[in-house]
Amino acid sequence: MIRTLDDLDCEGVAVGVRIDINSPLSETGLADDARLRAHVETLSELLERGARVAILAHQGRPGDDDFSTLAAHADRLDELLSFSVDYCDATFSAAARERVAELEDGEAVLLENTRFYAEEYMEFDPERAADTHLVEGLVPALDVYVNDAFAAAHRSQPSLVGFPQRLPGYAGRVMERELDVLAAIEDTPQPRVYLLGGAKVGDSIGVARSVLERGLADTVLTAGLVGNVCLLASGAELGTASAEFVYDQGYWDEIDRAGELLDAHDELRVPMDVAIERNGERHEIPVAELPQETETPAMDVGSETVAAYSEILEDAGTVILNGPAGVFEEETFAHGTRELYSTASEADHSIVGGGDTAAAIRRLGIDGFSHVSTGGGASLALLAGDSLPAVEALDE
Ligand SMILES: Nc1ncnc2c1ncn2[C@@H]1O[C@H](COP(=O)(O)OP(=O)(O)OP(=O)(O)O)[C@@H](O)[C@H]1O
Ligand SMILES: O=C(O)[C@H](O)COP(=O)(O)O
Repeated sequence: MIRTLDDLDCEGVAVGVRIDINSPLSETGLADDARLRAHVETLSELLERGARVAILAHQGRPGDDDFSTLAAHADRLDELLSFSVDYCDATFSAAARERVAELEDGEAVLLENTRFYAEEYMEFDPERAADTHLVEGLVPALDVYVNDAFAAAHRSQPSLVGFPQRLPGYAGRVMERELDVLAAIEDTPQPRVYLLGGAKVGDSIGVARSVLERGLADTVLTAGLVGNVCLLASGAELGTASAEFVYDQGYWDEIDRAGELLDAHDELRVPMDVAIERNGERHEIPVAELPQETETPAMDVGSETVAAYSEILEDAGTVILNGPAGVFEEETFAHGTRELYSTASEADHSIVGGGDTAAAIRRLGIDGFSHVSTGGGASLALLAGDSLPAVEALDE
């Protein structure tokens, strides 16, 4: 059983809250604050109820351009919440413990990027994670631990799985809601249609396999790069540029995996036409008519595919979307994503997973979905039937 904030007596309690505010950055700071907004509910509730809140989070991966301090995140949280959120440039040192000890009831501090500390970027089993410097260092300053970082719950890192070994653990409101929706897919109305696009081919083929083998999906529609790989697996000649792109990304193993799935499951569909760039313009071609030599890869699904997929989406009881249908960042190739997502948003029950997917619907101004997940890898793992280490660690 996983305890939630309903089970927590907050008044005067020092709460360590793990959130996921890993966000795209711009030169001036945060390029998107959607993930910060998602945690406002949990943080506000804790503060309103008189907790003293130490917030833990990561940003980027060591060596990447977006591996940065959390100073800008603290400023933005301070603006978003009607409570003060301070920033502390330490994570688990004496300075961090002192800053947490100074908190008054109803005050919060965002501690520094947990991944500035090497052990946090490693995966441990929970018992071992509980012995890491981060957890050892902070536990004396905290009374309880709340995990609201659903989007990072597929990682078995110390700040996600170690604390609940040493402190009473609770799920925050984001975590609770995500699990309520995504772990209960099998109870949603049928026909259940999955639209899998985007560029995470291995993960998406894994989801397709899992939902088809478990009988969860009535239809799996493929689009984006995932669709291109499935087309190649079906024996289609996609043209040299698309094939090279797929091979350059290292997805050749996925072609075999997709081929096995296509052989075994008629419910798995591939695009009938695609859009490529020709003389700077969008050009749609039926897959069967694609020339062998192409200069640009397939960047979107074509109108024939949109029409056929839309009919299936219109009849769906539940639609689960992960990954855009094309390179939606370029207006010329946003057509498939815009059309298919708009149709999907009208289903009785519609669930969107994936960071880029959520960005796509915001950018294209499509709303009306039943649930937009904060998670990318975490929602894919859950949809594929895998358990999430950080969730297991909260389970008593
Ligand atoms: N045909 C295509 N060829 C190349 N890239 C494509 C194609 N279709 C979509 N994409 C790219 O896929 C990317 C998004 O895919 P991804 O699988 O990462 O989505 P996501 O799961 O929502 O993201 P996140 O990793 O943030 O959770 C976009 O940047 C888009 O341009
Ligand atoms: O953005 C995400 O998917 C999560 O914050 C996890 O980040 P990671 O993939 O760098 O572990």
